[in-house]
Amino acid sequence: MDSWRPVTKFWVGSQLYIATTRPTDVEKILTNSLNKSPFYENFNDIMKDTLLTAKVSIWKEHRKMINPSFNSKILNSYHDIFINYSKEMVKFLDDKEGVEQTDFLRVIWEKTFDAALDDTIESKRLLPNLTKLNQTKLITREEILEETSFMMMAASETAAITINTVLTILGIYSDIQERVYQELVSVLPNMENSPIQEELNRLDYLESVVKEILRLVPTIPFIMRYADEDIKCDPYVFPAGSNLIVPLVLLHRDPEVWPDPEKFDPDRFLHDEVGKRHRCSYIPFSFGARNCIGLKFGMMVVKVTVATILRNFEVQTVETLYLIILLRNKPIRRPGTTPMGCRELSGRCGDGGVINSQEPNEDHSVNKSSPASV
Ligand code: HEM
Repeated sequence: MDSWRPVTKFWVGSQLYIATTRPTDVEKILTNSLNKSPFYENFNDIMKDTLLTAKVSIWKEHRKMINPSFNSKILNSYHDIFINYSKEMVKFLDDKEGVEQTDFLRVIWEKTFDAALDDTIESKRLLPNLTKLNQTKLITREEILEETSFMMMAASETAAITINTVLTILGIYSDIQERVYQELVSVLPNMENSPIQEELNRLDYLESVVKEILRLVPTIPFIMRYADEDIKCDPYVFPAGSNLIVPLVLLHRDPEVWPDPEKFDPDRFLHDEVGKRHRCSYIPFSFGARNCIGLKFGMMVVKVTVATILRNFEVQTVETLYLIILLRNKPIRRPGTTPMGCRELSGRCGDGGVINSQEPNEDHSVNKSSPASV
């Protein structure tokens, strides 16, 4: 962080790239530039013309038709699906004999993918809206298939990675996990239950924990746009034709906005401080018309799953926050890098042979001198 430079430019061949972490620039970019950078063409083989990558003209039509699939009523019906899958996950962990290391990411990803797949197959939500679009000839059958597969991937992969990161970090900071647990016990006295919507809304501390983790380790580390026209960001002009990068990992750790930025401190999201920050200083789901369509859905899935698991188990890990930050900052995560273990909570006061965890630093800052020992 010593060499903090809010605006940086570089060239790759004839392409100009500009990265900025000034919230005012970020707001201008994400409000004015809806076109994605040619960088996204790298994904064309798997998701050409899906919401994430499509050119503005196609994106507008698709987004208009898909938006209603994410209204509150439909969101509530997704809720039930994820309660069931969270319970299955608890059962899966329950059936394991004793305590052992588990590749949480794989398990969670499989469950969230199953949930997304079931939903898509039985869908009374996404497909009908796309089919309507097909009747008006605004979308082909192939595009429907592509959009649906992408949505399943976007929903399951981002949620799984986020849930895994939340559980891993709480596995390091047992005192914060305990605070989450105490909140869960008060909101959900019966451990058999998963939170319904009204209870989810009362899990304020859990929400702050998830938000703080998405600040420190954003699941999508950067966003890119293409400048169709000059964008004035005083004292600079980002010229038409340039590729604009918003590096969320750096934006979320700007020391001017986030004192002691590498410290894990969920209380940052509890206080009035939130209202004092620029609205683009924290954007794990992006911002503007082309933000994440699954924002509410994603938060719901993460909260339901983490709440259900932590109401039943205590999680521990041998990872360190430093290593997590280091690995997640890379756009592609190394698979199987999160050794986790859990212990059923009926024996919460026993020492139960869990895998060793690092002692958390008292101040919850990144301890660079203690690498993970697996
Ligand atoms: C915690 C989980 C999630 C995070 C952190 C997240 C984050 C993001 C971000 C940062 C973007 C903007 C990407 C860009 O502009 O390059 C995005 C876009 C998108 N996300 Fe998510 N997402 C999450 C969950 C979901 C879920 C659950 C769904 C679907 C149900 C979803 C569907 C999409 C779609 C379709 C786009 C493209 C939107 C557009 O361009 O109109 N995401 N997401």
